[in-house]
Amino acid sequence: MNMEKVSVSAVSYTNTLPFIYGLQHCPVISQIKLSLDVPSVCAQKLIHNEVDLGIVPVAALLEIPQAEIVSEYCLGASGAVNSVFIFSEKPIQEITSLRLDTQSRTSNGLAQILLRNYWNREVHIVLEGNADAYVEIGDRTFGKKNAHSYAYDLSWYWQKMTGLPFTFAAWVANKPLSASFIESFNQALAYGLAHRETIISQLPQRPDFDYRHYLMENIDYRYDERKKKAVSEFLKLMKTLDREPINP
Ligand SMILES: C=C(O[C@@H]1C=C(C(=O)O)C=C[C@H]1O)C(=O)O
Repeated sequence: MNMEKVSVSAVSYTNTLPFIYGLQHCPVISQIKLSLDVPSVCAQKLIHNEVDLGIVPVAALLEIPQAEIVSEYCLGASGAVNSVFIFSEKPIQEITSLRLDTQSRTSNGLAQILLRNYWNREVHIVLEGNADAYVEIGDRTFGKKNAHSYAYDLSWYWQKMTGLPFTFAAWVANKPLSASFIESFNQALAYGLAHRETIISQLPQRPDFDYRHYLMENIDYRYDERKKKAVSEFLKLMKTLDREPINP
């Protein structure tokens, strides 16, 4: 049978390796066409219908027509995530400007939400150039925590503010997909998560970053009721920001 493949955009960071491993080692691989993209591009591809399914920054959910979360797995954190920061040489109470990360959607929004609602600060937001502090996500942050005077782990502060875990990205389809495909897809994701130790053993050793702790503890992959609540609280707060965080 010659069936159209489902095109899938997945995040190109280490945190998504377990999902990619699962997809590549399970039968569903024959039904998909996989591309790896930075999160802001995953969002653009889903919004513009260039793919059918993707792990998408939750901040982009409102812009995707017919968005449907199709998995019980996500990229989340219960407390510190250790790869989403505001880095600064000044304490957050003294910054007057913040540069966003063009690879991010969710964390750019989260940073602005925390500044306003947790730190009670109104700061100038820039997309490029100099600023007192900057948002950075993904592998580029690994080992940088001690290179700056201040490093604010954003999901840790979100938990302090709301008591909730956080969901950075979820598996979203922009059109109805068959129930049997969704089942096979989720089985593959579960397979990958169950093989995290294999993935970790293939990663390089580095003195300044603990991959095991990151993939086993920091990233919390379950998309459960509390993470769903986090998404609805987050989207509510996103709507109160007076500007779109970023649209690359
Ligand atoms: C925890 C992370 O979550 C990411 C952050 C995202 C965002 O800010 O839009 C989107 C997807 C995730 O890859 C990370 O990549 O460090």
